[in-house]
Amino acid sequence: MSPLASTSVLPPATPLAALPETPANPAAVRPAPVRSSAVQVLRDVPRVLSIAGSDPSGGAGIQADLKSIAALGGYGMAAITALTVQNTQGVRAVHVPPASFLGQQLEAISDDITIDAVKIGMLGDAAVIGVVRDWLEKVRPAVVVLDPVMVATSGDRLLQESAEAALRELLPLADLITPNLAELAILVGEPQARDWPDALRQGQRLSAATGATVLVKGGHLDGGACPDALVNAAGLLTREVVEVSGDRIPTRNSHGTGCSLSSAMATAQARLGDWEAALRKVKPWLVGALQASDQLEVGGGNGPINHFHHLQQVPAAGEFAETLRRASEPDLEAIYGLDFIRGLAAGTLSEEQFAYYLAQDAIYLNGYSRVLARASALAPTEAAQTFWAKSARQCLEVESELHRTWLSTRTVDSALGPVTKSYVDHLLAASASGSYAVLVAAVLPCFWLYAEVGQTLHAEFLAAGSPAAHPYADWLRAYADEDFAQATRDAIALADDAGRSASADERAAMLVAFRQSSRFEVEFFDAPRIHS
Ligand SMILES: Nc1ncnc2c1ncn2[C@@H]1O[C@H](COP(=O)(O)OP(=O)(O)O)[C@@H](O)[C@H]1O
Ligand SMILES: Cc1ncc(COP(=O)(O)O)c(N)n1
Repeated sequence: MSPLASTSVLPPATPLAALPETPANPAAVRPAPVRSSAVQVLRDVPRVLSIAGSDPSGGAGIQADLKSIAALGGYGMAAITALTVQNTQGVRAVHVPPASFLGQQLEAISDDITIDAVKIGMLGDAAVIGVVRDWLEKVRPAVVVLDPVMVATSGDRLLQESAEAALRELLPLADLITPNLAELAILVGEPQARDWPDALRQGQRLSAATGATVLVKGGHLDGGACPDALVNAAGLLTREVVEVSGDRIPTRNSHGTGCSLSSAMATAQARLGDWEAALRKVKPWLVGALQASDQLEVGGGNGPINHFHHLQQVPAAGEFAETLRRASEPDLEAIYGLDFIRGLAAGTLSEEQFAYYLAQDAIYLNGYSRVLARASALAPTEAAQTFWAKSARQCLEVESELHRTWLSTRTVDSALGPVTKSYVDHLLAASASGSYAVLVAAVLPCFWLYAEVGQTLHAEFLAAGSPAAHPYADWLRAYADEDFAQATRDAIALADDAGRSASADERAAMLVAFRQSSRFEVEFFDAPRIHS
């Protein structure tokens, strides 16, 4: 914690009577009003108050603010201005409780708690704005961020039109104003900016008229870029326009981005004491939250962003393995439905198909053994290293056993089949990725699905009274082997460990590699039908 030697205590702000209602009355001609803030003391965990509306679906409003404040390291508080009935698809109703009750909430908080920053969002009507204004003039937290919420992403109004003038009068009490392009246009009384330079010009007008810094947001621009810029006409920043560029994330999940940005900025400013530093901290966080928003799967409209994407969510022991098991369920089902497997179980499979399968299995095992040896080389512990090395060796032993017994007595085409090649190539790619975790996920289905199928078929064989004449009885017994079942349990546990120590991105890559191998298991069992 260190004090910030910047702002002094100034007399209360002169209200800006009215920003232009029409372009004929340009905002820029008005002098910036005198503004004041409490002396700012930087805090590691700033106490940040959100004065905003409630979004019960959790993506915008108070709910987004509290998440954003916590995500940026602040202590969040909330005084609710309005209740909305909304979800990711739109706003169904708005209820604004008596403004005096909001006044009591604000007073109760500021009577007791030092507020390091305040973020103001949805205000609803002019009476609420009046209460917030009176309170701000009395209490003046050191950082005041005003998000002039007027219309939701869905197009629904969140501020009565008659309250726009009152909102304009509140603007000079803010240190930072964060309008989107539509709100910016309304506030300067112009049509919506057509391009970014036009938006920045409007931001400069609003800053000159209010004395506040304006955060011009590129969220509603066309094209692949999504810049944001801080604009201050009074020389408060290093340059009049400080732009932070960014790419547009291709997602529909933009519900509450404005709320999240403004409350995150309030928090970061209370910690850092510098708007540019705050935006440079907040913007990458917001981009990450947009990128990770698909993980949440909330609602069928414009979903929320993932505020806590940066926190490492370590799965509990066994949890990641369970995720993998569920991911392979459809493939396991598909395997049981294959003609090859049905024929193998019943003993009706043609000798030709079985021979093809064995020959491809021998080729596969040779490649698989090399990949397991690579897993051993990358393994993080000696136990894991030993396990994979032992498995690599066993594969070679099984391969030579296949040649010595099953294949030596048959005439088989031993050319590399297309599915075998694709499967081994996929494993080699996983081993070339350099990630032990991804490699272990890629090799796991060959243990796991094989063991499951082997055990099920063996159980069916036993249930049928172990018919002596079954042509594939030896094969069925081999894959129900207890050593193989134990090795499979060990491999699952090692993949689970690797998943728990991996980053979220690496875990996602593990799942992709595992799913791909799992699909190849299906294709491998189906290949004899197509290619023999
Ligand atoms: N698709 C996107 N990709 C990257 N950033 C985005 C995207 N959509 C919005 N943002 C960012 O979210 C923040 C809110 O912007 P905007 O959508 O313009 O405001 P509002 O939510 O108030 O309409 C800005 O920082 C903007 O750059
Ligand atoms: C209670 C409340 N406050 C604000 C918004 C604006 O959200 P957005 O940032 O998506 O425009 C909202 N939809 N609901």
